[in-house]
Amino acid sequence: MIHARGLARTFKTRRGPVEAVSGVDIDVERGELVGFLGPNGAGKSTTLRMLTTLIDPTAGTATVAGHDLLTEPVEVRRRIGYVGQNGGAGPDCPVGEELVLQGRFYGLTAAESAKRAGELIGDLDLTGLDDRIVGTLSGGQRRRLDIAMGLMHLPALLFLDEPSTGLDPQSRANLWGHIRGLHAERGTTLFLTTHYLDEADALCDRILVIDQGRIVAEGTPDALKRRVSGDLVVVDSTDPARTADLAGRIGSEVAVEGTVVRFRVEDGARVLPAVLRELDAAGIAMTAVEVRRPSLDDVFLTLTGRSLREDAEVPA
Ligand SMILES: Nc1ncnc2c1ncn2[C@@H]1O[C@H](COP(=O)(O)OP(=O)(O)OP(=O)(O)O)[C@@H](O)[C@H]1O
Repeated sequence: MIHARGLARTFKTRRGPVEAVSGVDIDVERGELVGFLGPNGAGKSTTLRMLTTLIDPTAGTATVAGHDLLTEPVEVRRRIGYVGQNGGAGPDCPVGEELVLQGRFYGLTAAESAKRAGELIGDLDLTGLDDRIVGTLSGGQRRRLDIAMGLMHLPALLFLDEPSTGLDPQSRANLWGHIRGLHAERGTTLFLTTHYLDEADALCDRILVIDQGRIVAEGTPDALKRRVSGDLVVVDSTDPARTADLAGRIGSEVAVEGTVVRFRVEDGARVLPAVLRELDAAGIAMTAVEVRRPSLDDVFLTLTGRSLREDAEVPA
């Protein structure tokens, strides 16, 4: 569905060239749900805008939905949907009318367009909102309308740029359900950008991690997490110094913060009983013990030396 080689974009600015994307290779097969994860400014939107023909690459080649990005942009556009960060719907138009107009724009007849709008209104939980003015919708309803707009012409491939940014936790969870549904029921290939680790983890079959214009890792969420060796054991105890000594004997990367000691072990669940026994035998009282599987944030930290959370605004 997407095959890009060495795709790059440099912007000319008054302060000199900005290399937003420095030559990325991307392969997405039909039916995949792929996440493009990276901090603010990593180059996600620029890559998406190139793949959707909105801006030209300064180097590289790509085929998208079976057509060459550079020589057949109209064919590409016909076969893809794109939901940008600001959505495509005008604020003053009624919801139903906006969808029908979008369908007409893509060459559907009035009857086809109305039928399709009706189906999508149902699928995306917008029932009863046909006559509502777009500007009065809630954030979650608006994002679902944006996605419906992107699907009016039945694209085989849908690009979503930061689909849940700005939504409250409940609307995000609801949106994820709809995205999963589109993928499972319609078989739409989805390529979405996000800087939310939980979103990439919860939704995507496969993740490409981009940092400073380069892809730094690729794999399933689980495979990426396995790249960070070992689980994190967190022990809150009455004697952090002696706990840290013990941690140093059985694990690595020991860190002490107040009464909390953190360390890594190969297999947390296996090691935990021994840790508890030894602490008990040493007369150290524990107030809390936790074993954490590596998160995607640990992966990002291992790969880049920086936490993704530093850059991302995670909604409460
Ligand atoms: N039109 C432009 N002119 C100059 N620089 C740009 C332009 N568009 C993007 N950039 C720069 O290119 C880099 C990548 O930006 P891009 O928007 O692709 O990142 P992103 O990963 O999508 O970030 P965000 O999560 O904030 O949307 C940034 O340094 C950005 O400032």
